[in-house]
Amino acid sequence: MQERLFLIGFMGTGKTTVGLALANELKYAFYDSDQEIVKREGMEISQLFASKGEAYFRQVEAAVLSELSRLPKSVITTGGGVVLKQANRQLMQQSGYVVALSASPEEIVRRVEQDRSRPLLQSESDLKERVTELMRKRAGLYDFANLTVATTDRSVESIIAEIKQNLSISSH
Ligand SMILES: Nc1ncnc2c1ncn2[C@@H]1O[C@H](COP(=O)(O)OP(=O)(O)O)[C@@H](O)[C@H]1O
Ligand SMILES: O=C(O)C1=C[C@@H](OP(=O)(O)O)[C@@H](O)[C@H](O)C1
Ligand SMILES: [Mg+2]
Repeated sequence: MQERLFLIGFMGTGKTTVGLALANELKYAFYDSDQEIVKREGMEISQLFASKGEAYFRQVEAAVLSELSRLPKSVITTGGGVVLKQANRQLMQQSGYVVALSASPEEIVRRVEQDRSRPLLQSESDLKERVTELMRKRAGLYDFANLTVATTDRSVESIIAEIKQNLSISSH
């Protein structure tokens, strides 16, 4: 079994939800980079963006990822923008098995529209347009993953089953 699993993917693809359940099943530790940032900075992500800006958030995110990438037997879930830094992509690729979750823009809108916690999706403009625009800007950045799992219209259980099946294949 791989020592470390990273979950990457656009906002709302289910990384935090799937990662926690997967860690429980595998009896691995669970770390979410956003939750670690909140603990370290003593404020919510939206507050951090508002008070210190996105560039500062990205610095803390990279530092947290670097610490998490050394831990044993862990499922590590990341924020959707972690892939913006090439060094982060390289670090994950080198230190674990990387699973990308994907979902359609429509499904992402359904999942996140009631949630105020993602500052990059709080603009006045149409949410579907905003999601589509950001997805276009990030196109290709999740492609380095060892495995990509589509999550639209799928239960968390079936997503986990697909990940576990691929883990057992790749460790033989
Ligand atoms: N497979 C799924 N089907 C339906 N809803 C889901 C699924 N996975 C996650 N969700 C829901 O979508 C929202 C975003 O999930 P979250 O795990 O926070 O995503 P991420 O960490 O990728 O931003 C949450 O309300 C979560 O319950
Ligand atoms: O895509 C992004 O740039 C972000 C994704 C968020 O995490 P989730 O992908 O878990 O929503 C969080 O890190 C922050 O709001 C920025
Ligand atoms: Mg998350």
